[in-house]
Amino acid sequence: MNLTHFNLASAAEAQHSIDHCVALPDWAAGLVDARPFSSLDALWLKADALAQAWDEAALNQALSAHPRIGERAPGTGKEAELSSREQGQVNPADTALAQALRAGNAAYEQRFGRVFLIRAKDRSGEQILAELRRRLLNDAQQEQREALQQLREITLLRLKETFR
Ligand SMILES: NC(=O)NC1=NC(=O)NC1=O
Repeated sequence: MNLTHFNLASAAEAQHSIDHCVALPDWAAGLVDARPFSSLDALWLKADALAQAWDEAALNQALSAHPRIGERAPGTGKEAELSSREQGQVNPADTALAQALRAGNAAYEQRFGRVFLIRAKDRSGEQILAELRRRLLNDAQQEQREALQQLREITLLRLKETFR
């Protein structure tokens, strides 16, 4: 996808071209409605501005499309493929790491009532585990802020990849 095509496409085609970035159709619709964009930077800015409005309900809805860290995404869709690629540095053969992530994910879900979300791209399994353990100490409000920031990062990375 390039910017000219995105600007000129039908609303349906434009929305479909970015719906794998996050499972929040309103976000994609907001971007489609804001066309035409004069530059990619303008597109990134609008995408981030729309994402700043996300609240706990948006976070919980978006999590439906993000498998747990260390788990392979179910299904074969675009999101599943992206999730697997993003988690590429989490070595599934490292059983101690996998076990620690499983335990950490369970503790996180027990404490915060939702799946632990982190921008996994460019992070090693050990870095992810360290972040998981650090964030387990957050209070609910701080953790919601951090989880939303990670969702924004994942979404913007996927959007930028779409236009690469
Ligand atoms: N639970 C997660 O953090 N999942 C994910 N992080 C990513 O960067 N991609 C995912 O699917």
